[in-house]
This record gives sequence, structure tokens and C-alpha cells, in this order.
Amino acid sequence: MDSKSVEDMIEGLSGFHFSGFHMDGSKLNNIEKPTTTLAIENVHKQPFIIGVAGGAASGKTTVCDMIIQQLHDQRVVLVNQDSFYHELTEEELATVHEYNFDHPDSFDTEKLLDSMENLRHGQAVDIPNYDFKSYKNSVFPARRVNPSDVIILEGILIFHDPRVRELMNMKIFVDTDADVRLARRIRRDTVEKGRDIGVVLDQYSKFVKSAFDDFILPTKKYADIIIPRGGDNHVAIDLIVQHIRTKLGQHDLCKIYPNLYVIQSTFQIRGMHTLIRDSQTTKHDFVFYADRLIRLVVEHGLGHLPFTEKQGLYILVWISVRGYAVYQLLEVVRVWRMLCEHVAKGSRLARFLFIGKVRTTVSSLFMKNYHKTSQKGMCCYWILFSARAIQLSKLFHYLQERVYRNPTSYFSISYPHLRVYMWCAKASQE
Ligand SMILES: Nc1ncnc2c1ncn2[C@@H]1O[C@H](COP(=O)(O)OP(=O)(O)O)[C@@H](O)[C@H]1O
Ligand SMILES: Nc1ccn([C@@H]2O[C@H](COP(=O)(O)O)[C@@H](O)[C@H]2O)c(=O)n1
Repeated sequence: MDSKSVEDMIEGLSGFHFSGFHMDGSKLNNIEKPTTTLAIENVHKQPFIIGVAGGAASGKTTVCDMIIQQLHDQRVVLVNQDSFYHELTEEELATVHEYNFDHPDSFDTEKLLDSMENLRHGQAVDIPNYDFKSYKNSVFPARRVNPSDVIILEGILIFHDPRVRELMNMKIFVDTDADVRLARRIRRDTVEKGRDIGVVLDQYSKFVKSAFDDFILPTKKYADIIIPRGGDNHVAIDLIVQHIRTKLGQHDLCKIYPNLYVIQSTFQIRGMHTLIRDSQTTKHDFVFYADRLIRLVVEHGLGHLPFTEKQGLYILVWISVRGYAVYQLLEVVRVWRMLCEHVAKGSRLARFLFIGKVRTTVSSLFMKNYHKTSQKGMCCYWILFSARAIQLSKLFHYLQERVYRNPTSYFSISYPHLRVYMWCAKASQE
């Protein structure tokens, strides 16, 4: 086995190589302009928003803390729905034991939406610090929350308003037995909030129990994940964190390109990824598993092709070279090529682009060569790269703007772990 890393090899290359068929450069001017005009520099990273709902004292905060702890290498912020309780009027304060803190109207949802909108657009917000003792949100200074990679929205009724739900990329419901919730609530409200046990029980029977049945439990159906036993459920939390990590890896591109298809990561796919990246894997096994993975991608992609006889298709295959030995990479390229030739049914194929540092070479690369791209038949680009996600998103955008002139018809799919992206696009129509 050749032990030299492909990355080393590519880093050593000056520029790129390509082979394949060429397009008449004079046709370039006829190509239509993209309808999407995000400037590369303005590609804004959208946060991944997670909603965590469940009854009072079900363990929502505990679950959020555990997720945040495990995502220590990401910028994560927690926003509590409690922070958006309405200020009580003097009248309401005078009869506070008659006030229903578990009703959806007790929250200032407009303010919460405003804050989320700002955070989503990269602006810091000041979130009030609610004081459970004085029932006011102006006693303590507000907390400055900066835009982050992940925002966790937590609260009993956080799934109640559809506008808030729509913000969420992932919804979790913490499902804990009513008796456990009540026991925890009694301890918390008497010890931490200094309340009388009689008052706590009265509030529970007057408002909390019925509000759970009427408003909170009905939102459970919106959850993507239901966690029984809250913070005791380490398996569920591990799986959630793993999923968030996977999503974060793809997140930039998915958010920027709504027609980006990501193949769902299954145990089988992850297993195959692990095997083909293991230096101990034999050549025979490598070929076998690489072939299976690539077939999956190609077959998945074919299901999305907007292909008609008169249109050309481009398939762009990104192969992250990190960690591959040369023979492995050549094998991947061989299998991809074979499969694409097979599916393209005789179309002319193959353009190989080797990019060492995407950021520095991409513009000159495409400026120099996109005019050579065919407008008919199928063209297959192979880009072997070592780039971070943000660079990738810029490159995708660049391609959309400068190479694929019809953004409504392109699509791409990716493997979460291997970072193989396939991008197909209608060629410009003539
Ligand atoms: N798994 C658990 N075991 C024991 N106590 C817990 C557990 N999860 C939470 N608690 C306690 O229950 C109370 C409520 O938990 P918390 O996570 O704040 O719930 P929520 O945010 O849903 O109100 C807290 O005092 C917390 O320490
Ligand atoms: N002044 C207040 C405000 C709210 N509550 C109760 O808090 C519960 C929600 O908070 P969790 O952290 O448990 O989700 C809710 O059941 C309200 O009744 C309160 O007691 N006093």
C-alpha cells in the first residue's frame, strides 16, 4: 500500500489538472444569469436551532445543560422561555396566586420572536433575566446573548406558537412522569424559590396540572425526539448530540441551498465510512465498501435528476482527500467514474480537477476553465479537496453564480462523514 497521503501529494501540486471535453467559449455570453444573487462574502451562517419542551420540572434545563456540555467545541447558547414572561401589572401582582403562569398568554411571544430574528441574522440580543421571586424581569441586568452556531430554546410552551416552532431545526420533548415532576417542583419551589409548600400545591392543582394537559402535552406531537426520563436518559442525549454534530457539518450548505439533499446517516453508512477510512482495511474490502457507498450516492442522486434528453447534466463529486492513501483515492475515482459512465449512458465524461487549497485556487480555476465546459451531455468534475465547510459553501456559491447558470435546477447530495458531495445541474438551454 502506498503510504503517502493524497493530501500531501495534492498539496505538492502546483495548480490543477484536468482532462475531458471542451465547450466552445463563444457560447458563454448566452448563458442566463442566476436568479439567486447572494454575494459570496455575504453568505451568512445560520444557527442550528433546537427547541426543548416538556412539563415544568421535567428536566428540560438539565437535558439542555448536558447537550451544551457535550457540544463544548461549538458556540451554543441557551434561551429560556421564562425570560419572556410578561411583567405583571400592580393589580396582577396584588393577586399573584390567581395568576396562571402556565398559560400561553403569560409569555411575550412577540418579543421572543424578535430576539430570535436578531440572533438568526447575526445580531447580539439582550435577554431579560426573569426573577421568580419578584415576578419581574427588570430586577437583574439583562443577559447579552451573541449569535452562535447552535441556539437552544427551552420552555414549557416553546412548541405552542407555530411561528416559534418553524424556527426550529430540531424539536425535543422531555417526557417525565407527572408524579416525578410534582416531587421535583415541590423541592425546587420551596428550596430555591422560598415558597410555601401549600402555595406550591395550590398552584399545581389550580393551574399547572390542567395547563400541562391542555397546552403542553398537545405539543408533544410536534417533537422530532421524545426523551423519556430526561437527564437520566444518557443514550438519548448521546444520540441527539451525535445528530446535532452531523447536522452542523452540513448545516451551512443546507441552509444556503434549500435544494441540497443530504443522505440520511444510518449505522450501515457510518460503518462503511469507518471501514474505508481505516488504514487496516484490506484493499479488497476497501474496493467493496467504496463501491457500495458510491452506488448509494449515485442512485440517490439519480432520483433527483431533472434530466431530459435535451438537457445536460453536471455531476460534481467532491472527495475529501484527508486520510486517504493514493491507491484508495484512485480506487474511489475509478469506481465513481465507472458508475457515472454507466448512468450517463454513453455521454462523454470526465474532468478531473485537483485542488490543494480551495480558497486560493478556486477563482482562478473556474475563471480559466469554465468556458471549456460542455453545454451538452454530461460532464463529471472530480474535485479532490481539503477544505473547511465554510470554504465549501463559498465554493458552492461560486459555482452556482459562475458555472451553473440555472440555480433552480441544480441539486446536490452529500455524505455526512465522508464529505462526498454530488452536484447536478441542468446545462444552460440553447
Ligand atoms: N434526572 C434527575 N434526577 C434528579 N433530579 C433531577 C433530574 N433532572 C432534573 N432534576 C431536578 O429537578 C428540578 C427541575 O429540573 P430542571 O432540569 O430545571 O427542569 P425544567 O427545566 O424542566 O423545569 C431541578 O431541581 C433539578 O435539579
Ligand atoms: N413567576 C413564576 C413564573 C413561572 N412559574 C412556574 O414555572 C414553571 C415553568 O418553569 P420551568 O423552569 O419549570 O419550565 C411553570 O410551571 C410556572 O408555573 C412560577 O411558578 N412563577
